[in-house]
Amino acid sequence: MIITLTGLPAVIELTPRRFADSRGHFSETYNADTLAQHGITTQFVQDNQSYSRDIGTVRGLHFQAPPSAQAKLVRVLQGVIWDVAVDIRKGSPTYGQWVGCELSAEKGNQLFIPEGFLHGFVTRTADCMVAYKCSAAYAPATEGSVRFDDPDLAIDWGIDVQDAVLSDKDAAAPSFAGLTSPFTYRDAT
Ligand SMILES: Cc1cn([C@H]2C[C@H](O)[C@@H](COP(=O)(O)OP(=O)(O)O[C@H]3O[C@@H](C)C(=O)[C@@H](O)[C@H]3O)O2)c(=O)[nH]c1=O
Repeated sequence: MIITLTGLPAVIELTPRRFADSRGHFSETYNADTLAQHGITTQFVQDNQSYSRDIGTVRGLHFQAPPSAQAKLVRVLQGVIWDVAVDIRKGSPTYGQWVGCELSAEKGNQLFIPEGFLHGFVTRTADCMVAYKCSAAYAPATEGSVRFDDPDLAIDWGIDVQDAVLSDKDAAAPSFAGLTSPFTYRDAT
């Protein structure tokens, strides 16, 4: 397992070891003990998978509020994405800052995103399959979102944002300035 720190200390890139042989390769995509050795003791309770047909599809930026706040462990089964996390923990020294990480099926790398962060991604290839573990179950009443191309966040999505393929919900997401974050820095880490 290779651990790579990102620009936000709590967001971690993990690349599981791959064992290659004449058939292909093998890797452990999740091992609780291995993650715990690297300080990630999150218990995951739900696995999600999404398929996005078009390149330039954006899903996000999303969160669930406590008591259904979710940490996520994201990876790509097919294709390439730019995965983004935004710190929304009130009082955090990095509040409002974002980090992006390219995740691909080829590399098999993963991004760990703790509670207290917005999460979203854009597909960099067509026919993208993304899988992620969540530490709390889906609870639609607690869902919140922020507009992915909010000017205050100034996230570099690597696309012309006018051309992004969005759900109706994400197209109508509110601004970052209007967000009353349900997270505080001490709660999340
Ligand atoms: C997220 C989710 C959605 N759904 C349903 C609701 C809806 O009818 C359909 C599609 O939901 P959404 O449009 O919210 O899917 P999507 O836009 O892919 O939402 C996801 O985006 C990424 C970035 C995340 O981080 C996830 O936590 C989640 O918010 O699936 C579930 O049944 N369970 C779930 O856990």
